Order: sequence, then C-alpha cells, then structure tokens
Amino acid sequence: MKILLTAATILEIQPFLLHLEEVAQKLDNKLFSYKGHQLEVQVTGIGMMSTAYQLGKKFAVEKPGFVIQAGIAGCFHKSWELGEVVQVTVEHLGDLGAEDNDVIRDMFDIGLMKENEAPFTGNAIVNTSNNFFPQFRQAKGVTVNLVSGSKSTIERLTNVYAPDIESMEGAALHYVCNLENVPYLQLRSISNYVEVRDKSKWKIALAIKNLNHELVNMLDNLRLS
Ligand SMILES: O=C(O)c1cccc(C(=O)CC[C@H]2O[C@@H](n3cnc4c(=O)[nH]cnc43)[C@H](O)[C@@H]2O)c1
Repeated sequence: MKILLTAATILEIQPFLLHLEEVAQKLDNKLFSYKGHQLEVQVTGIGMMSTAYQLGKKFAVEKPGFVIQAGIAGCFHKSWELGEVVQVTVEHLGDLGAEDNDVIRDMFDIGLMKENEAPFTGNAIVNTSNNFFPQFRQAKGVTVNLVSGSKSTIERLTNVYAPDIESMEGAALHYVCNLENVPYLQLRSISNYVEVRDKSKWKIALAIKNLNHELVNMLDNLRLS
C-alpha cells in the first residue's frame, strides 16, 4: 500500500524522518519503502489553502491507499494534557462565513453551503474510515485561518461546534479525502491550550516528541505484506 504522510511543517515530523532514514529504504527524496509498503512524505505548508492544493495535486497523479496528517494543535480543554496525541475524527470550518454586525454566521447559516451535502455530515466533515486506532482518544476538531486568541472567538467556537482541538489544516484533509474516498487519519499532538495568546505556555517540543513517538510506533507495527 502507498501511505502518504503529510504535515504542515517539516519540523513537526523531523524526528520521524530521521527514524525513517535509518530503518527504511530510501527510493527518492520523499519516498521510502518499508515492510513492503511505500511511504511518501509531503510537507503541505500551513493552512487549509495550501493543504488542499498539495493534496489535490498529489491525488491527481496517484491516489494513496491511506493518508496520515500529523501535526500539533491547540486544545479547548485544560483537563487534556499538553503533549497528548489524539485522533481528530470530526472537523468543522471555524471561520468561513459572514459577519452580521456582532454575530458571525457560518456558510450553512447563510445558505451558501448545504448541510449533509458531500463531504459534510450535517455541518461537519466526519472521518468514517478510522476506527483502527483505539490507542488514541477521538477528538472533534475545528479548523481556522486565524488562530483563536480572544474570549469572544473561543466562546463562539465552543458554543457552535463544541470542539476539542483547533488546527489550521485538519478540515482540508477531511474535505479532500472524503470527496476522493481515500481513508485517512488526522493525528494531532496538543502543543497549547486555545486561550488568549501566551506563547510562553506552549509545549511545542513535547508535542512534537510525542507525535513522532506515535508515528514511529505506527511504522514499526506496520504488518508485513
Ligand atoms: O505565534 C503564534 O501566535 C502562533 C499561533 C498559532 C500557531 C503557531 C505556530 O507556529 C504553529 C502553527 C501550526 O500549528 C498548529 N496549531 C498549533 N496550535 C494551534 C492552535 O491553537 N490553533 C490553531 N492551530 C494550531 C496549526 O495547525 C499550524 O499548522 C504560532
């Protein structure tokens, strides 16, 4: 099977790439062979636009058998530990819509998108393909262009979507893979809480360490074909 591993930045998957260089056969710059599978690595850039573009470009040439999007993320719950790795199974578009004076209306509210029209289930983009990873807690995601850092935005997202996790790329993965019928896993490691911005509290190194530990585990557990 061809597995595509995507990340917004190379930093997020660097330790895994170093491991791959040691254990796998390198076929070219971004393509590895391991235990009879091919693993391709793609760095998409930050945000939904570049992620959707890069995935679409890749799928137009050859659809992979499975996609893993690995990255760090913010968490809405202080009771979830920084560094925990979760699988995001449901996604929402957090800031696509219209301002109506003090109220923000999403695309479904204003009738420019239809609930339950592919790739949406209701107003969410649901991954129905990943019941294979019981080791990770399942989380609901919201994807934004503008990282949330004010009480009013956090309150709005919480009230409307009840998310656990915030990222800048997750919904693009779900959107493309659902429409293209490609199974996928969105793996996110919690680097920070979604709160009024205080970067000194972020634990990016810990989140990347744990994320890559899980990626290495998954690779080592790949079945021989
Ligand atoms: O310097 C900042 O203010 C800042 C704010 C948000 C993210 C960054 C990054 O350098 C990482 C962007 C990258 O990480 C994901 N991420 C991590 N935490 C969050 C979050 O709380 N909300 C949204 N995205 C987050 C995101 O997917 C990006 O790929 C710097």
